[in-house]
Amino acid sequence: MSLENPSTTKPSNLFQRPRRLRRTATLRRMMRETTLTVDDLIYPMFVMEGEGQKVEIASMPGCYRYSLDLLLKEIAEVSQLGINAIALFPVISENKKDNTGTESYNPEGLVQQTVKAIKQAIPEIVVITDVALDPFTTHGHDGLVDENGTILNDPTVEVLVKMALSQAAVGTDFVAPSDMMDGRIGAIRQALDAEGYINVGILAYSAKYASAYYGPFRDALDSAPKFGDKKTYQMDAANAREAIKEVELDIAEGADIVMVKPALAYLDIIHQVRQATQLPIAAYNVSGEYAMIKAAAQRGWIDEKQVILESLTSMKRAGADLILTYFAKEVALMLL
Ligand SMILES: NCc1[nH]cc(CCC(=O)O)c1CC(=O)O
Ligand SMILES: [Mg+2]
Repeated sequence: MSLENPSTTKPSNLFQRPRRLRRTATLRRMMRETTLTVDDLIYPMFVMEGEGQKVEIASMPGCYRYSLDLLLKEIAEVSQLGINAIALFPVISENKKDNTGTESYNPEGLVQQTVKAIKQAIPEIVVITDVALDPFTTHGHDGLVDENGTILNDPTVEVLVKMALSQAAVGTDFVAPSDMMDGRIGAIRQALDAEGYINVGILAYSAKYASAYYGPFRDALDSAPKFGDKKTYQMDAANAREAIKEVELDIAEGADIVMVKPALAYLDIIHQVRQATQLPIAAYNVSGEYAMIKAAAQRGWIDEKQVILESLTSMKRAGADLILTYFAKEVALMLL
């Protein structure tokens, strides 16, 4: 066999040549097993108090906290691009925070007012509201805390139920408990049904890990825990079987959609959850995953668009049906 003169190379008797199917762009499109479409995307957005405010989040370039007036404009644009759903997170001013997160179920609170306004202005967009106390508590934890610093489960669930009901009352489409207290899906489902909100869905953050990838999000909300960490309620990164257990419990309690979070470091979990349920699976491409791609792209170290598409495609391939991603708007533009 001569490398200098390939034409003299004797053909081998390879009957299977996978490269045949990769020869042209058309063939590659035909053979593609996984597709990413704008229908898969859920856009997380941050709302703040005030008017005329659009404040970039330092560790999430290209992501902003919007006051309601500008948020509505942005959502109208996002909807025009074909994005079906947004996940809403509030930035709560310090003077509204307390130890027990009472502002979270204020019928005239920031989230409640925002949902009302969105439903009036852009009724076709699916609104998903976060159910967790961390944006509302002075200590930054997702639950009530006792004098020893223990995060209390059942008393927290009672507050989460009030919060979910207050969101249902203003017309949210899905409540999305992101707190990881035990039993909150069942308690919320029962309360929603009892109050007649049978069509309000639950997107359960079922397998949510205690992850360092949430750092930029906590900057965005100014919600980093003031003491300790979230390891007594969010999951240990080392565990996979436990994720299936958490998913099974949430399904039994009434979840409509289950979530794995974060996404990129947990593709194996998405894949295993796919085998375990017929429900739709959402993957959360979290703030740290976003920040890493943005930072490398800003330095010219990676091809940003290709890396985004490759990352999100891997989540679909692993088994996710829906992806919460701060890249949603950019991706919608790419897929146009
Ligand atoms: N209930 C808190 C919450 N809801 C969504 C995120 C993270 C989202 C992201 O990093 O993009 C977090 C952070 C946390 O658990 O501390
Ligand atoms: Mg659970």
